[in-house]
Amino acid sequence: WAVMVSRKVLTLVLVTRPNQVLLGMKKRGFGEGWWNGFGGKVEKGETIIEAAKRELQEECCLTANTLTEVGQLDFEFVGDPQILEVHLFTTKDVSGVPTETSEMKPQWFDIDKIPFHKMWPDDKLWFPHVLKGSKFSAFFLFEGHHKILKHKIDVVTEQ
Ligand SMILES: Cc1cc(-c2ccco2)c2oc(N)nc2c1
Repeated sequence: WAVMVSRKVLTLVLVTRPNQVLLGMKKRGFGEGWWNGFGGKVEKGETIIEAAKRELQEECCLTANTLTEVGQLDFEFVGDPQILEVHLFTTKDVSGVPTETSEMKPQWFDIDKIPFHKMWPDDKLWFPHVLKGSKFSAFFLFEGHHKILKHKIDVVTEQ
């Protein structure tokens, strides 16, 4: 690359049960004050799936018995050469009880009451595809953390 572009791989897990999704209120750091799925960085020496399971455990004390990869979200920020490559998973099969940690305060939300006004602005654009069981890849160009200048969502499998 004439201009160096780097990618940082992250994970994001949505736990679902009939008519509901589990979200966590981020208590500090990136995305603080917003509801989100559970996830974070992929460390050296671990696979993306292992990282997703570890973050779910660390952030709300749940063990994912299975994970289904449903999408990849690429995020670029104006003026920042680092692209965030977020691998999105869902699971209906967890063990444990959602528990508040220093990172996240978990809460179940009815599907028709997802608090999009207190979530990353991209969520309202791709959540419907997850809820329909579609697989997709998406790109978002952000200016700061609140404004989406451009986005593209390619649905791979309509379900
Ligand atoms: C830029 C951005 C990052 C993340 C993220 C960080 C860690 C895992 O995902 C998001 O998550 C959501 N829902 N929108 C997001 C936007």
